[in-house]
Amino acid sequence: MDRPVLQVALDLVELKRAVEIAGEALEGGVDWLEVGTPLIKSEGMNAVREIKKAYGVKTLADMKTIDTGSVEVEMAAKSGADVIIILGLSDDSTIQEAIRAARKYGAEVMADLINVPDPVERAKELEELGVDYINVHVGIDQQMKGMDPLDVLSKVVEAVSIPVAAAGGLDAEKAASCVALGARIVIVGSNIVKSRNVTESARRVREAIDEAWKEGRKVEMRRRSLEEETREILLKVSTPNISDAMHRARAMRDIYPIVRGKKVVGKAVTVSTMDGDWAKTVEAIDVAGKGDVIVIKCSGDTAAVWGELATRSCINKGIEGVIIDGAVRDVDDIRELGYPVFAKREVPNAGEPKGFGEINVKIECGGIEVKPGDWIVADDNGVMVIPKERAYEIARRALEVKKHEERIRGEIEDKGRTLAEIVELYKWEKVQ
Ligand SMILES: O=C([C@H](O)CO)[C@H](O)[C@H](O)COP(=O)(O)O
Repeated sequence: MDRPVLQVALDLVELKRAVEIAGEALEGGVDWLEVGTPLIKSEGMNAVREIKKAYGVKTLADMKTIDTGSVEVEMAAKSGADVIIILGLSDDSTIQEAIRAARKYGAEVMADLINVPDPVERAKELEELGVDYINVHVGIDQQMKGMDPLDVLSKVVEAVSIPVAAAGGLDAEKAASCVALGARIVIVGSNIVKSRNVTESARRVREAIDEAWKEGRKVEMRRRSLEEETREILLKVSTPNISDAMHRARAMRDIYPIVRGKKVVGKAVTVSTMDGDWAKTVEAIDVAGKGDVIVIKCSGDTAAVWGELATRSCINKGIEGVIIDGAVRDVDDIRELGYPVFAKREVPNAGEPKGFGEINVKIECGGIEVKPGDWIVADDNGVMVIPKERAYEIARRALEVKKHEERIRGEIEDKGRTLAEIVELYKWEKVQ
């Protein structure tokens, strides 16, 4: 049996970069080149032509066809595609038409199971209809919600006898697990094409899948909880990454780090209190646990609701940091302790502990709504709030932003290019 195929999905929008990245990926041991859907949408069939012409290796066109199977397969095959990817969700007649056209032009058809309600049953039907490959695929937006192709892969592999591909957020480790579960083709997009060193990233996947194939490795399916994964990812990304991932959302207004160079990641314990009334803010330290962030909204900022002793108590409890839409004092001590406190104002005077206000209610801090349990990420750029319902998704999207920037940073530093050149800025300006 041949070793598993490594296919790179060129999910970019600039053709020149895609051609260059394809070359780097081939050097790292990639076998097949997939012209990704975003590239096809931005550059049309010319992208298929150029990629095929540049390298001559097996080229796939990810058309994601849902209708007019014959027309779309014909245009991709005539442009040089050896395999055309169509949607398994399509009507059977579309699949049959696609297969007829593929046979006529000497191409093959891969059916993508993205969004198919019963992947195992549909895979059997697609095999019966005559497709050449099945692709167990979790789309990029679905990955952001925590879906994983590994969840259903082995069942599909057992159900059909044609080669099964796996795609959707694969890195070297997951790609190896896919091979161990019976995938014959491993499709990797962002973890190769967005990395700073494409050749090296491709090589890592190549080695991992070859090793899994040789060893007939058993897969360990332990998955961390979404909360564990969310924290781990948020520790890797910056607040600018998060803002971009949230469609350029704003950080809290007028809240600044008292101690620079610190990063805070954790779930909010909220406090609503009056200007200078430090009773609830200090009580919140007993409510909060390890890994939480205390977020305080004061009615004013003329007297401090926070200081050195409260800070020391937080350190004892493993609380990640404190965000105050109000005033803080003892800032010299807090700086010495190196504890991340973010606040609106620094003052020497404290207020009185009167006990007005509440803990763990919805507040507005720095002009942004914060609910108990929302995720807070703060660094020198500012304080971002991530609604708890979308925390994992936004963390994953922020990681994609970071990866994308890493690749661009590499092109600026290593190849001496400018940002405008790399992202073809003028071409993407809005048409008036
Ligand atoms: O098909 C894909 C997606 O729908 C965008 O067009 C990707 O090529 C596929 O998911 C592989 O990319 P990664 O998930 O980034 O590895």
